[in-house]
Amino acid sequence: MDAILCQKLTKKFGDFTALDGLDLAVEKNRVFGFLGPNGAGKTTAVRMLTGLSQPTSGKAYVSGEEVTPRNLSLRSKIGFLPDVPAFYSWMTGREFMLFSGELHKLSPRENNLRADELLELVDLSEAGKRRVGGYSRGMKQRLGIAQALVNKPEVLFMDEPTSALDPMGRRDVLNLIERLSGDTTVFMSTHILSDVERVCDRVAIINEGKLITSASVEELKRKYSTSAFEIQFEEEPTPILTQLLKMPYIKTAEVRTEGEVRVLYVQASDLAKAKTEIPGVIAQSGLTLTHYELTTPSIEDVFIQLVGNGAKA
Ligand SMILES: Nc1ncnc2c1ncn2[C@@H]1O[C@H](COP(=O)(O)OP(=O)(O)OP(=O)(O)O)[C@@H](O)[C@H]1O
Repeated sequence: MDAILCQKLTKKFGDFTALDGLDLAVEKNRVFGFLGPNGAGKTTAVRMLTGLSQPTSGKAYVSGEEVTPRNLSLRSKIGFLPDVPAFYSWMTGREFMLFSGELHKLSPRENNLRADELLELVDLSEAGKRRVGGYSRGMKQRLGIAQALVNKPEVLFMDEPTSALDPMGRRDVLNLIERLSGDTTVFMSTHILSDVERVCDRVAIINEGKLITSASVEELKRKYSTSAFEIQFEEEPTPILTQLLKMPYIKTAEVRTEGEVRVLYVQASDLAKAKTEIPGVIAQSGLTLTHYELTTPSIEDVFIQLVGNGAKA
């Protein structure tokens, strides 16, 4: 059974379709990235999947439960970290955990154990004694994750879990998400491509409310992105362009200015041929080579190709 299943899930606001017939299946215990630029419909989808908003049409199932705002057994199976989690700043982190456990009707003994266990998991055991009002954004986000895990959810939804964090805060949250994978299904919406590359097994890309593709990160990279050569010379690289563009397997060759440096970017459809033949062309050109690198494709290449440069968040 899939952890999450969406069938033609649609949300309209008046005449505007924010999510348009989303079909999606998410396997159990994976970290699934829901990727799209600003306004793509990510929050709209997450709100419906967590029962916070009603679909205009279509259906969704999470852990086998049909998603409806009134389905209480759905509530017991999911955890949710909203994009801007709200806390009572006068409570200590531990008090906030206990309060969340009470809402889920944990017994006092169970609640205390769970609070300590989760505060340790998110590295807030010591800070848990202090008031949330004094926490950094990263600490609040980790507390938000601990809170979302209080009921041992089968599926944890996170809406943009790292977008407001500094690099250290992001690293800590991503490490935490990695630790959860295997035991919990994690569905995270994000527009940060490197986060997807770092922690997600599979990814769905949406744009303007429509699903563009859903596949494993590796599959997407294989299918949509090509490796590129980055080449630099002591001299102006333009003379070599014509030579390169004559080769049938060269897809693009262009010179970009990066600060003081002129870099030649070459994309090839036949990587093996390009690897053996480009060095020959360089040697014949008489230019002085200073840098030659084969860059590996990234999810960013895929995203830009599928969603377009303009939509890059
Ligand atoms: N309550 C609402 N009424 C009208 N339009 C809405 C409402 N909520 C969202 N929208 C619109 O639906 C579209 C999708 O919004 P949504 O918040 O789901 O995008 P998102 O992918 O989460 O973007 P972001 O990364 O900016 O949060 C946007 O154009 C937004 O303006």
